[in-house]
Amino acid sequence: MSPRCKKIACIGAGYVGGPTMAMVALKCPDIEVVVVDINEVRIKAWNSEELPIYEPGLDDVVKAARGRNLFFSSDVKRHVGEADIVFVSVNTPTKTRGVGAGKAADLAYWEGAARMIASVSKTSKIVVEKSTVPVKTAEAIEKVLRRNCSDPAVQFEILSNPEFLAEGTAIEDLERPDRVLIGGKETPSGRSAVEVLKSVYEHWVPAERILTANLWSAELSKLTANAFLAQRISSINSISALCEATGADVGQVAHSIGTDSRIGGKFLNASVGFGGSCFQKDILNLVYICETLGLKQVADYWASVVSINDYQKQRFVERVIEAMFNTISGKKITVLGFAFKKDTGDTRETPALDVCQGLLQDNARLYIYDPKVTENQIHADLATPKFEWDHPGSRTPSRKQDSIKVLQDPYEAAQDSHALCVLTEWDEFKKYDYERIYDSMMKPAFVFDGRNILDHERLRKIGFIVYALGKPLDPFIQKPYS
Ligand SMILES: NC(=O)c1ccc[n+]([C@@H]2O[C@H](COP(=O)([O-])OP(=O)(O)OC[C@H]3O[C@@H](n4cnc5c(N)ncnc54)[C@H](O)[C@@H]3O)[C@@H](O)[C@H]2O)c1
Ligand SMILES: O=c1ccn([C@@H]2O[C@H](COP(=O)(O)OP(=O)(O)O[C@H]3O[C@H](CO)[C@@H](O)[C@H](O)[C@H]3O)[C@@H](O)[C@H]2O)c(=O)[nH]1
Repeated sequence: MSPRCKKIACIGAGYVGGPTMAMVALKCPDIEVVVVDINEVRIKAWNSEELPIYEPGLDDVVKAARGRNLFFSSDVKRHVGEADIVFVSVNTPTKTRGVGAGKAADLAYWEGAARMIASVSKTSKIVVEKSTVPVKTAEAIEKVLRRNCSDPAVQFEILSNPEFLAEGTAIEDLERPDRVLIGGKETPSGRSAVEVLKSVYEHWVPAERILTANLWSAELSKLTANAFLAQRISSINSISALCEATGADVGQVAHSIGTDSRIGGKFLNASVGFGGSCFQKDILNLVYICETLGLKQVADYWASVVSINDYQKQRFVERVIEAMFNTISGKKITVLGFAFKKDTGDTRETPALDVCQGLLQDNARLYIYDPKVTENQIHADLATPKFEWDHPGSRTPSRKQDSIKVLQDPYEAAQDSHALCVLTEWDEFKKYDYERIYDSMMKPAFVFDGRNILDHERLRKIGFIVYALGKPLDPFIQKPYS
């Protein structure tokens, strides 16, 4: 094993592999970093002016290091064969069929990568789990690596180094992480591998922020971190329903509890539901692991976080229908925001998808505007069956439906519409000319703020009927008995 790392290969040039390795390359000019992927289109985009993902600050980091010590390549075998450290950052989606379908993680991409690493390795390597994986994956991967490498002199040391970046703030998170976690075996070679990886991060991360743990703790910490974060959102979202039923204001409740330093104020924004490629997938995976270990109560506890999230999206759709006199059939509804959160063009598991499907079921006509999501992406998402979205190659081709229009201009999207539904918290939505929008809409004109980002009092003064999640209900939409 090389005591110092000279070359890193990262398998998977996605939302994690691309930005993470760009930051490593920027901060470690003495290390050659090559990101490889089987998806040639993606690699081509990483080598172009138009990167395959939108992330604030990413362009600058890539431009500073690309061609110097950062490379993107589809010559997977060559670069993996030459590397001292191989990061594996492939997708670990939810299984769509067979045992554990709808819950368990599908490790086929991971295992494929491991077999390939074994087959091309002529020198010993540190193999790093960057993907989020079920606890104990390292054990299985080690067996695959050992049994598929023909050279007995080649040694593999497996480390778990889960990634905690959030989309939209990836560059900030990578540059100044709360912590970097490295899990390794408690053996001399395991400890020395941990030191090698630590030396990479020490180029820019303060030593006290680099935590080490055993392999299983590191793997489980990633699933637990996501479960805790998502649990906070489901907790405040459950309270938002109670607020609407009682006249309390969820913003005030969140602020009041968040000032308790034991609770803290982050991740308490009530919303139409959490989305993104990680939270639901990782909790379902946690639930599956608990079920297979016979921990039914633990599984049920975490499953409820996902149930509340589904309930919140459904509740929002029902509010829209109820408020609009119990029928949205044929009505034009403007959807502001389709990405799963602001500052990203990513739509994986976006709550907008379930809300739009719910509105379409009731025969609404949707006019969708998002500053970063393309028309093709929106049409493809609305045509893709649940859980298929994260399997490379299985994406349903974009198929336009007559009831869905995607607009490039929010004012055009709102023209002659009965209602606006805010589904992503993009900052630009706060700055629109709502007088102009109101004048162009059908009356009564409704706003359903699924992110609580607009100035509701101002909107009411303009004449809108406003529904805001977890806020006292507008008398116009209050049910007679509530
Ligand atoms: N997206 C996030 O914000 C985030 C954050 C932390 C952790 N994670 C985890 O990181 C992992 C990757 O997530 P992502 O969002 O980057 O996924 P992604 O789909 O954007 O990227 C994965 C890439 O791996 C490639 N790939 C799959 N099998 C391959 C193989 N055998 N050889 C070469 N390339 C291969 C795919 O073509 C794809 O481009 C997942 O386990 C995810 O849970 C994601
Ligand atoms: O108070 C809040 C905070 C977030 N959200 C929503 O929750 C989802 C997830 O947001 P966020 O966690 O900021 O983005 P992700 O990119 O999904 O990042 C999460 O998932 C990643 C993948 O595992 C982890 O690495 C990150 O640490 C973890 O925050 C989004 O739909 C947000 O709109 C809320 O509804 N209310």
